[in-house]
Amino acid sequence: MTAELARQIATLPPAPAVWCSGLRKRYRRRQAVDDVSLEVGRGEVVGLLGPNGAGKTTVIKMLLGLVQPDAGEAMLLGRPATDPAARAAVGYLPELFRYQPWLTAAEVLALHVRLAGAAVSSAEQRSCLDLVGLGERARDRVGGFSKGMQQRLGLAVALVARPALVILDEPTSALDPLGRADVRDIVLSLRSDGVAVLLNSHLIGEVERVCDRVVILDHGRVAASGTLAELLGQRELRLRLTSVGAEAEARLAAVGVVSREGEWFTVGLPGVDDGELVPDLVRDLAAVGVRVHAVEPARISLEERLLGILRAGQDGG
Ligand SMILES: Nc1ncnc2c1ncn2[C@@H]1O[C@H](COP(=O)(O)OP(=O)(O)OP(=O)(O)O)[C@@H](O)[C@H]1O
Repeated sequence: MTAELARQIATLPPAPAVWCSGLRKRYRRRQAVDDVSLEVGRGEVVGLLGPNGAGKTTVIKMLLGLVQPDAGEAMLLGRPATDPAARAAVGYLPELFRYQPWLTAAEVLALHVRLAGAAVSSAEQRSCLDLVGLGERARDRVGGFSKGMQQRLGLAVALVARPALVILDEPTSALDPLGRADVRDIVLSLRSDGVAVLLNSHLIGEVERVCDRVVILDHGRVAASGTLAELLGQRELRLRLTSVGAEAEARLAAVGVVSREGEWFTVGLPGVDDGELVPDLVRDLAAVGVRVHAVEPARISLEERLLGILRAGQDGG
């Protein structure tokens, strides 16, 4: 390789964390996955949604080389999904998890570090158990763990070897609300550390809170995909206001398109919001004498959108 070529390659953007094209899998007469293509960028959090039996877990297993596709290709972090070097940089929490009941939580983690061939100090392993809320239970045998505690351990196993990509198959199915909030925080901190996450979850609110993009599967096919803004449309703000004069109307119009129904004003929000837009608007409205009775975000929820897409699919087929 010439020095120039090496330099050019070094400046290329890194390959996506997940790339797959035309994945298909048939089990006897059932087409479980039918021509699925998707991508997860580096540091991106992508949610995989869809009804029971839509093919989500089968797609995940094909990405991880655990199920052989009938057709299609899959790459993880720029390498074929079947390449052990690619798998070594991927953390995976399976939908059905079971860990050796005779080992302690710390021993399970140490075992997985050895299997991954990673150099992770025991202090780091301990802090990984702390992260998932098992710090106090590190020396307890897994056989005595509740299902939720085993799922937390599974998350620690997925994270311990500092993966560049984490694939979580229903990571909160056994967790209480606090545990679900913990997982949300963990996913958000992974994203801020530049770790890509593919998240399969039936908890739509969870997906809506943490995911940059969503892929909706139905009957083994991609029924819709896109960013939340693309799938859900523009965000809006609904305000109940009285004593609205011309100045206030101009201030509202400076934010976006305004519509009005009685005391309720709906204002389209711009795509970029530094977090100051709403408080600034409320302050300015109050300053010109407007009485602000209510301010609420308005947008169709991901759940409504998902149901709409799935029902349209049923009508079509
Ligand atoms: N090992 C298998 N043998 C036979 N059929 C299978 C197998 N694994 C999956 N399937 C079938 O493939 C289809 C997709 O299953 P998959 O588990 O991928 O769906 P899913 O979207 O993950 O569902 P859920 O939300 O219920 O977990 C289903 O019809 C299922 O019965």
